[in-house]
Amino acid sequence: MVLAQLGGSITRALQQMSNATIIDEKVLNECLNEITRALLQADVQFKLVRDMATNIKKIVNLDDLAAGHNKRRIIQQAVFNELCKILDPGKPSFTPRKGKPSVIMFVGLQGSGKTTTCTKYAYYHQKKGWKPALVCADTFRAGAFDQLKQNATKAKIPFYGSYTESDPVKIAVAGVETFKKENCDLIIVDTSGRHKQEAALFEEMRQVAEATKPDLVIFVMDSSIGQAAFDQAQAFKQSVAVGAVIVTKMDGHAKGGGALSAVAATKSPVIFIGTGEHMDEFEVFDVKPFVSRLLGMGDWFGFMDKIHEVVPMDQQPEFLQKLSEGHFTLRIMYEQFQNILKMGPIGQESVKTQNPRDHEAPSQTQPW
Ligand SMILES: Nc1nc2c(ncn2[C@@H]2O[C@H](COP(=O)(O)OP(=O)(O)OP(=O)(O)O)[C@@H](O)[C@H]2O)c(=O)[nH]1
Repeated sequence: MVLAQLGGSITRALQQMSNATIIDEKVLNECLNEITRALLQADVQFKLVRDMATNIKKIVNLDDLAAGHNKRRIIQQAVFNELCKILDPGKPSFTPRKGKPSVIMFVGLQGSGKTTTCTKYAYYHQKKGWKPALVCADTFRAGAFDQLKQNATKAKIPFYGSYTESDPVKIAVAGVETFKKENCDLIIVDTSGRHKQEAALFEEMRQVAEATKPDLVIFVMDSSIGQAAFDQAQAFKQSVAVGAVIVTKMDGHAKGGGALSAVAATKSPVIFIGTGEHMDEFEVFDVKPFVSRLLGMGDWFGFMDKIHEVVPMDQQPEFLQKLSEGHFTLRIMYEQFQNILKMGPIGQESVKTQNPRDHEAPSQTQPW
């Protein structure tokens, strides 16, 4: 995956800076130029990259840093924070609640992976005990209903669509009503794919949104879209209230930088990424672990989660109390070793790269 290359280039730039004996303006500029080049090559929008470099320079004011400050760490932290800032719009997306019906509308360009992603999203939640349902409001592409029906049947998810009705608004409304009556808590509406230029299809998307009043509109974007990502995401945002982004095909050879641009254009977070054609090749997206892994810093957030998993919460206060009182017995040490062993190889967490499939056995499930 090319995003891993981006991570490698940024890490190399930071490493080269670390090798320099003195970190001065020249070394910092060289490092930032390298990072800028790597981001542009990964198709991140030019303005975002330029703003990021300017911000880092403002934060890392070498003249003001007193002797003794670890300049390398400060620069590294600033790069980390700025990358997080690009990917984090500052507000979370709407979160559906189990047991309460929510309408989630999917929009995106033709072939972006929308229909596939609708089912992946439904399947992900179904496994967690939700009652999802799929509505095919794509009357534009012949075969769209059959594709959704086939996917839904495989995943045992109820679906709604029509071979005869040509009005997507009518289908969407009827589907949402049907599944509300059936107490489904996640009603997913798949809409027609479209190109930015197709004003009529954008209008259709607006009408479907107006009629079904979705709680969340998810923009599905193919990660290979490149520099066009910003404009296209913005065009969707201008037509409907996009509230979240899902980036697909992160397993391919796409540069992936478009994802960063889409967040900036829609001011909405990436909530999941698609990492393959299989139903379970779908991952929750979290900004900090993503950037951590991108910069080769390991997934420390995942690592901390794992610690919380293996050291039971009810034991933690007791353990801390004993430590604060200066009691550290062989038994405590033994218990802590046991906990560490439960975590498995620590390297697994800290070397995780962006693509988890680099480290995992291939999925056993069949493609759609
Ligand atoms: N490798 C890979 N392929 C994917 C992923 N998501 C979707 N695809 C594939 O992308 C192709 C297009 O996916 P669809 O779901 O049909 O796309 P769509 O956006 O619904 O298309 P329209 O209905 O024409 O708008 C299919 O071959 C999918 O299997 C992914 O995360 N990784």
